[in-house]
Amino acid sequence: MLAAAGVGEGATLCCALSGGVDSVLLLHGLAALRETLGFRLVAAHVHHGLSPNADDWAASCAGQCARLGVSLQTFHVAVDRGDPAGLEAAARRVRHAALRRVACDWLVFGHHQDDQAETLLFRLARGAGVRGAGGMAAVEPGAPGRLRPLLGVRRARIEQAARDAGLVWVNDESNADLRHTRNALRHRVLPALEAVFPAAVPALARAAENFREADELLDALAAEDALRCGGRRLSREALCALPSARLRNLLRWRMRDLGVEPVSRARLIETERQLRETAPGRPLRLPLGELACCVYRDELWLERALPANPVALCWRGETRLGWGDGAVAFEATLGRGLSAAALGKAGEVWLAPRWPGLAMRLQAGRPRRSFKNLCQEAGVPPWLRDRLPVLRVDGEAVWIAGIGVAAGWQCAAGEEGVLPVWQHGGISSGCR
Ligand SMILES: Nc1ncnc2c1ncn2[C@@H]1O[C@H](COP(=O)(O)OP(=O)(O)OP(=O)(O)O)[C@@H](O)[C@H]1O
Repeated sequence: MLAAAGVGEGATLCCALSGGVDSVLLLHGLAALRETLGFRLVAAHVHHGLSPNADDWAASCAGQCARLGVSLQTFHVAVDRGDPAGLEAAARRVRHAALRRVACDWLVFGHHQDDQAETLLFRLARGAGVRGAGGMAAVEPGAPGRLRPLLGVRRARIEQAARDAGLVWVNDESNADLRHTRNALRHRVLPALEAVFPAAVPALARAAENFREADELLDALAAEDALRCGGRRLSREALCALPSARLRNLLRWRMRDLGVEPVSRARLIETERQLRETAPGRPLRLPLGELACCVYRDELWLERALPANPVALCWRGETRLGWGDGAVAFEATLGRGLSAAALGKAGEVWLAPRWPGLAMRLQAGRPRRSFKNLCQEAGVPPWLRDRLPVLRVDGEAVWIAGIGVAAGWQCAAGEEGVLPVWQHGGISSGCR
């Protein structure tokens, strides 16, 4: 399995070592394979400080590693006992954050088939979608990647193998605490299920694999649908021509692509309703958790939710001023941007959001255009207009991000200039 995952000569594997039977057997198995497969083996233990026995577990891990000649890194972490997600989830979060800090190519975990069955039941009971029902993967590429070589093995077989090999391990007394949801599933629900379906655990693990395969197909379908609808910016019309399930699948896929967990089914259904029912041509900005679903002139895209509107700042020649979730940089140029000489003669210079009556002439001899007209011409969607930085010199607009420099302020060829550049992370309006 390790070779099939691409674990090659010279790779560094880190065994995530809790000190329990699964990861102790895993450690010994990996230690036995390291020479044949040519990888380097290290181990990491996370000391949560939650159990009175936590020091003993850390000491046991240190002893095992010393005997096998494996270097062990121990992380002392603080778990917030009042975490709203619960103690188990809080411990898991800090544990994974600590393990991600290990310098290695692969983190190797001792999860087994019974863990997989519990994970599947746990997620289904909480209304998982196809992705969640896929449970844990044996191989998760990444930096570092994750491996679970024991995922196909029953817990009882692992315990038997560890006893046969004369290994020693620690027992986490919290595993017996039925107040923890996962333990209640392990000790109450699964045994009840196995009394009716003796092969429930391997069957649930197979179901997870089936879901995982279905999830891959859904991803492939979403990628095809994205192309069909125009690529990065989707055509709202083409998107709305898709059947509901495919439209929502595509939006979920896009959310994950932006590193955000998809919103609830109810939220997606509501987004879809508004997309379908709003008159074509009307700009839309629909909340989607940490993101917003934006539609402007039939183009649809997802972007980070906007922070509070920026406020006016006095500019005294700084090379950079913070602006909303980004900044405006003032670059020294030759022949581009605003005339440095004209700016030098100015009284008060402000970086400001739009103000009532704001208008600007872009070309000499042409009429002044209202801010709204300028934005429409430049394709700036309405919700971005309050955020566009405007350089205001003695009450007059001389530069608007994404629109340009006012006539009379433009730098002549070869003349020293100042070019303001709006650097803005999540906003993808194409405004500079
Ligand atoms: N304190 C720890 N330090 C290092 N590794 C750990 C620790 N606890 C658990 N692990 C690793 O995680 C595997 C699974 O452990 P366990 O079943 O207790 O965690 P889980 O909460 O179900 O899983 P996960 O943390 O992946 O959600 C272990 O076999 C081990 O490899």
